[in-house]
Amino acid sequence: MSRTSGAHTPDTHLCVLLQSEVVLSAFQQHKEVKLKSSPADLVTETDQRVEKILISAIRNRYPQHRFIGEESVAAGEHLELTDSPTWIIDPIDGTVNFVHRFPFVAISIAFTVNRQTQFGIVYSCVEDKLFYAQRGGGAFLNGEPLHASGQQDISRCVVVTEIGAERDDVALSTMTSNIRRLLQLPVHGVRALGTAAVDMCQVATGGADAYYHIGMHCWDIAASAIIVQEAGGVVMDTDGSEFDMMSRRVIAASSAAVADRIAQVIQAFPCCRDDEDNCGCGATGVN
Ligand SMILES: O=P([O-])([O-])O[C@@H]1[C@H](O)[C@H](O)[C@@H](O)[C@H](O)[C@H]1O
Ligand SMILES: [Mg+2]
Ligand SMILES: [Mg+2]
Repeated sequence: MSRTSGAHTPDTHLCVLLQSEVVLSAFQQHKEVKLKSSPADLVTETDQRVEKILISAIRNRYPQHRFIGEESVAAGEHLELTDSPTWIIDPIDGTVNFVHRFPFVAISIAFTVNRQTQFGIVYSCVEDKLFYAQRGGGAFLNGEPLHASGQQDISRCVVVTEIGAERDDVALSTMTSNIRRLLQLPVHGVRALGTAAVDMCQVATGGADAYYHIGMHCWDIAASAIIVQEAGGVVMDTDGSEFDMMSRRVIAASSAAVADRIAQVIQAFPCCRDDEDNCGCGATGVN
């Protein structure tokens, strides 16, 4: 691993586990909350602190590597995924949960080379669950191999999704009508944990059969996408095209049949790509 990608995953695991202590010790405390793109897009001092510590620890070891971090981008840093080795970091995925002490929060880190994810780590801090996958090496939860359910029949699926921070009419009506369309198929159930990264990892465990989301960012799903793929699942765009972590649309599923069916049923609302500052669609861009 270290020779091909220049990054050593056990070090990264350690870094993530150490930062989870910071998240957990702040979890029960009162937090100062600031708003970002909408009244439901929150940030705390802990999000910023964890991201800074992670970036500085990794940069110390790999000074040539690049970073895409949620809170650095929110602070104005340009978001660009290049061929260079790049770490994509969400210091707390599930900040709304974190603020409310709803017990699903994760640290998510993906590492890319030539724009291809080499490994992904999602640590669900309160549950003490470390999801991990390396390209071609399988997916694991706390060291045990993960396998997607392989379910082919949409009417027997549990589908996970998120109502994100968007509060405009078009986004809200599209999100609610998508849920309604799936329930009418019918599916067995629709769920949301409040962290895209952990939601998507449920597909890797087989506990859920599919996940879809419109409007999330690359740092929310970069790590969990490789975890789903390495667990034997399928990841694609909601329009049925190839997965593009910058498109802000994703379907992760137990099989191509289920992913295709969801792509046929749901609709997307406009949102600017993560790597395009102002695409002119009229919707919100990055943060
Ligand atoms: O802001 P954050 O808590 O890192 O990430 C958010 C969470 O993943 C949430 O579940 C999802 O609905 C939002 O779209 C994300 O932005
Ligand atoms: Mg997030
Ligand atoms: Mg976050």
